[in-house]
Amino acid sequence: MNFEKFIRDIPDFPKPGIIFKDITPLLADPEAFKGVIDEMAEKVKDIEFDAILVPEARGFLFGSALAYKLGKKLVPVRKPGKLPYEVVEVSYALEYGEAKIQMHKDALEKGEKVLIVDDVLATGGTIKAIQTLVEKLEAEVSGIICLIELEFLNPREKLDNVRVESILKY
Ligand SMILES: O=P(O)(O)OC[C@H]1O[C@H](OP(=O)(O)OP(=O)(O)O)[C@H](O)[C@@H]1O
Ligand SMILES: Nc1ncnc2[nH]cnc12
Repeated sequence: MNFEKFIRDIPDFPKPGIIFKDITPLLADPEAFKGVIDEMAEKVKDIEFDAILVPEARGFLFGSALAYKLGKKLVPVRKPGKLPYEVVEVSYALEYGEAKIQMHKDALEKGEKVLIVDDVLATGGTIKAIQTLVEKLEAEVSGIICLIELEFLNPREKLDNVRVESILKY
């Protein structure tokens, strides 16, 4: 299935110079959304993992559907002040700013293997930050899957030693 026609480019959002990849047309098409989740499942079928980690907010959309489909544990990674229990935290740079993310301290067991699922892989800063959180809990990232990879930002340079899969590359 050609998913590209469901991604809308919005120039200068949220800042001048950024071309924002808007996934809402894809979410609005049940066949395309299901197609993406099925293709994600296919691409990760030979990766070993116990849990799916999802960054707020757009990662939740794809990762929770994939966790349901594959019957995996789901762990939300959230912006500060949202998680109610004790957290581990890390700061990072985004294509359009600075951010912090948190995860519950007891979200992962030592040695657990995780797959990170997100909509867009841009600079790789978010995923790299999640890798740091996972390592703080002595667990391990065994794979990453995103719907969209912005290859011109070279995200893979930040993410060596881990399998990275994406469905659409720009
Ligand atoms: O590879 P990076 O440069 O880190 O960029 C990718 C991240 O940026 C976006 O999230 P954002 O922080 O804008 O949050 P949102 O999902 O709440 O919109 C996107 O959903 C990814 O998580
Ligand atoms: N260009 C972009 N479009 C959508 N989400 C993003 N996250 C980081 N960069 C992005």
